[in-house]
Amino acid sequence: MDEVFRWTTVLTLVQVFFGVIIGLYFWNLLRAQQSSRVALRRESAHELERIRKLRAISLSEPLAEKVRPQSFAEIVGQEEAIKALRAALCGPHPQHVLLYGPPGVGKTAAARLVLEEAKRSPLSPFGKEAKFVEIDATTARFDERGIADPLIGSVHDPIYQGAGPLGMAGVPQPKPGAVTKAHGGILFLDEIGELHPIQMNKLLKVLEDRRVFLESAYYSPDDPNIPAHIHDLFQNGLPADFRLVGATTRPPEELPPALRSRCVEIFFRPLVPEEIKLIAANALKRLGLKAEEGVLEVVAKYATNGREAVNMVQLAAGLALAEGRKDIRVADMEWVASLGQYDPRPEQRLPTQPTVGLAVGLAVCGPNQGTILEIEAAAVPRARGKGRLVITGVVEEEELGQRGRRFRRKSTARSSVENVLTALRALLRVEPMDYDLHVNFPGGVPVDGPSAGLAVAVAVYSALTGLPVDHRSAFTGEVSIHGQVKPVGGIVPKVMAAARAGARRVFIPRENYQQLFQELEGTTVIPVSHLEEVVKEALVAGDSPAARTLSALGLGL
Ligand SMILES: Nc1ncnc2c1ncn2[C@@H]1O[C@H](COP(=O)(O)OP(=O)(O)OP(=O)(O)O)[C@@H](O)[C@H]1O
Repeated sequence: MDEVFRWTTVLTLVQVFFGVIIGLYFWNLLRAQQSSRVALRRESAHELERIRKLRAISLSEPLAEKVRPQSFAEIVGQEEAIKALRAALCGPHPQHVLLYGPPGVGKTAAARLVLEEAKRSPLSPFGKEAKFVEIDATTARFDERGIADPLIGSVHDPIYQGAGPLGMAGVPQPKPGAVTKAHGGILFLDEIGELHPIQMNKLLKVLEDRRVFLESAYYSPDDPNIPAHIHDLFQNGLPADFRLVGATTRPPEELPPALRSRCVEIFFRPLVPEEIKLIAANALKRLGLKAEEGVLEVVAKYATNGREAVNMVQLAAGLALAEGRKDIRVADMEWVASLGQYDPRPEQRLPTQPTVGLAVGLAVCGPNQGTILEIEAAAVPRARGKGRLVITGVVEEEELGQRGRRFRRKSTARSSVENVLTALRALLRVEPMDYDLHVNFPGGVPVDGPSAGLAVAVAVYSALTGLPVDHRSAFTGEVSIHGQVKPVGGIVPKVMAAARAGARRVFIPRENYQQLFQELEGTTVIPVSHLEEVVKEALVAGDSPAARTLSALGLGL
């Protein structure tokens, strides 16, 4: 009995002993957890206080925000592009859009306003909650393993740090990218031309599917540990039904055809000095500042786009305010121009008087950007058939970019001049090879040979006849060897460049004529089909022997 009692006591003591040990262990564990929780809470409270203090500090609204256009009406000079943007996005069936144009002319400003405009339309499918998600293609980096992709989305696999309770349970977690965040709204992808080709392909797939399918080696459709919503996301994809608005400063041919064919293409044009002045004047008004006479002219002389105009105004405003003034002086703006090392905008000027062998051609020098281009010709009589043809100033080879592919294009200017000579030979009944002919393209602009044909023809014709070319006329068109005037590309920016430079008449191929040219003030656009129609009009009449010969040929001026 005693024996049994003794054993029972020993066992009880052992149990109590282990009970105390285990109890102490758990108590310590709890205490450790408790104290780490208290430490975390203390740390978090400290951090929250720091964040609150940071939030309490706020500077005044940046000037750039203050002057940013708040409505379409405040975007200067882009009425046509905005009309197209509205048509593409504010109707019952919004489309994907690509915005082309030089930097700082209002592409981003217009894109930011278009969703609000669309929401006001009763026909629009964009709901009240539709989001405008903005991302820059140059920063939308992704890594090849797909761990992080801010544009398309990625899967957070359980092996990665910070995978949380789901990660600890071995569950892969799909993380939405910008395409999903923009679901039901607009995804604005700035600098879309810089997007990596792999991401571009993924984006095209999303546009097609209107959802994103993500993959993970850790996902199994049969895994019972994976929660239902994650099965759903892997099997049905993350929603990504949005409208894309991509903006780029690249020309259309540098964007993938597969993207272009899915989008409406809209062109923003470069701003003219009068528009730059208006943007600067509006910015000054918003800032509540006055400007001395001549200030806006300085801005228009140096700023080539809206952003530069606004930046110049901001700095001049800062200078004036720092000196306690509410007015901006010409000297302030000139100081800003010299500090920012702005170059004066090259002036597009027509020749000042009719000149023999000098014609004004037109070229495209950027997306939706036209320029005038002087073409010179000189002719010196030579022994019969002994003349030589010299062509100078032509950029012989041009490198064209094509996303990863670059190729060189031989200038076609030389063959264009030769075509023109053949056409003139038939028309003039003179032999150009009886003259030493020199055709020069000053300025080193890459000349798209065929479209310069009409201006070359006029310059050479003038040089051969000695009759000056009307200096207020500009010419564009390809000339066939039979003297027909064929259509060319970029007609609208070319005509606009001529009008801006002050041309009174612009001769263009008949097939290129558009109704909108009738609205130009002070410039008449004349559609022509044959070289004969042009030479009759383009040369200034005179009583020279050449003029008399032309009269005899029935080409009298
Ligand atoms: N046409 C314009 N009318 C009024 N303000 C303009 C215009 N263009 C530019 N601005 C001013 O310049 C700022 C920058 O323009 P925005 O960002 O729209 O240019 P962007 O064409 O998108 O250029 P980027 O390709 O460099 O982004 C605007 O916030 C606005 O203050």
